[in-house]
Amino acid sequence: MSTAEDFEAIRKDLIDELCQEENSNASHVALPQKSSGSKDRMCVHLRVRPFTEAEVAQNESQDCVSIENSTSVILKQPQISLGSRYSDRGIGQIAQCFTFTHVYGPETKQVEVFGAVKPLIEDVLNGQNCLVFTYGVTNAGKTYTFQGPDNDMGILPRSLSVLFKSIEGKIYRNMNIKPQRCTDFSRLTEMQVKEEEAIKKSVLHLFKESDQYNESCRHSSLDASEGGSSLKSFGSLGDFAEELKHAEQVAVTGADRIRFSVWVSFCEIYNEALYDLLDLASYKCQKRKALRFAQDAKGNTYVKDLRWIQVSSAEEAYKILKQGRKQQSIASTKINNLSSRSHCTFSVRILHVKNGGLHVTRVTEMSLCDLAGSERNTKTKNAGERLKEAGNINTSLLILGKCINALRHNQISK
Ligand SMILES: Nc1ncnc2c1ncn2[C@@H]1O[C@H](COP(=O)(O)OP(=O)(O)OP(=O)(O)O)[C@@H](O)[C@H]1O
Repeated sequence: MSTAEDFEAIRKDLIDELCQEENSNASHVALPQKSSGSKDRMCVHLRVRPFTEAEVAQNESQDCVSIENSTSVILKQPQISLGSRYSDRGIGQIAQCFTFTHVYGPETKQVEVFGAVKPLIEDVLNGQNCLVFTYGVTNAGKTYTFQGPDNDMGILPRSLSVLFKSIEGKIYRNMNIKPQRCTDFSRLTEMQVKEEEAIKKSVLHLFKESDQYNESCRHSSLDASEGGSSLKSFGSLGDFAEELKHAEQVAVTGADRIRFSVWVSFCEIYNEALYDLLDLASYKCQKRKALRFAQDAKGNTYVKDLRWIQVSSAEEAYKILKQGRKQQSIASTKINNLSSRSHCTFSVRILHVKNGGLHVTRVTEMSLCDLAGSERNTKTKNAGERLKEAGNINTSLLILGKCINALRHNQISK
């Protein structure tokens, strides 16, 4: 895919297909409508974050957002806006009401927001695909909700802990079956299994190294410096171990006969290009290789050559997540203040295995995407430039592709 026309053609295909998916089922005429079951196929949750200390100090509150009830908010213009000044002169104030699946106020705890995601883990373990993505302007609180601070984790680490808690004792550890393309899998030779093991070991080893480095930084009181504080966020497993202790389980049907082979991938979209955050070559500071989209025989979109790593525990998945995030942050720092333009997707793909690995009954996927908000220099860019720079063309492709895959097997949540 190299030209804007290519992007347009594929985007159109995906939109057409998405519409067909919707129309092919009489009970799903439009996205927000109810599915044949009792659940919405697409849910949109709004979280209004509390003011930060700095915002409180600047007297930020202007009552622009008022939460009406658990499903709707009313938005008014900020007092300093042009529209608001007109309304002072009696021209009329614009206030708009928006309705959501659920609205979470500033006092909402991370665990409550996670409550909206937890049913999707049950779905993915019971044979459905799902996609969760955070969306909003820069500084809205997406990353906080998605990842969260170490001592108050967001939906992604919590999802990992509940998922693994639910399949405890039912994990298929052998790496001889690996997900391929979108919904396929391949059987690996002994040599290939060894390669997979080596890759996994290297990524986990890197985590160990950075963790040890982080500990030494902690002790040398580097935390106050920028480098120290950013390293600190890749800290030890301590908080996650605590999280795991309290993780709940979700119900998995037929789990006595099924084993779960779990694989993860982590990629980033920056400036229209897709990068593998688990690509070891990038860790060695080589120029990052951009990945491409591809389609399988059934027209499902997937990221070609994206690395999938088998994980046997929530701890391993979490370490890989942390290591990938480190890679993401280094890339962003290099290009200075553009961090908010990078979108990341952490995916968990699950092979449902029976008869000691002889049969794979299903391949399901849960994808969690943290989309970047509009960038800081919006005033100086026109909309076209911003879209291109934000990588939104690629993002829409990725999200649309994942939406279609999720819709085929049911669930999306936003
Ligand atoms: N629920 C919350 N409780 C307390 N602080 C929060 C909450 N949500 C966000 N914050 C704080 O608000 C600020 C912005 O949050 P965050 O970095 O998650 O925004 P973002 O939407 O990911 O921004 P960007 O698109 O620029 O990456 C941070 O200082 C974060 O700690």
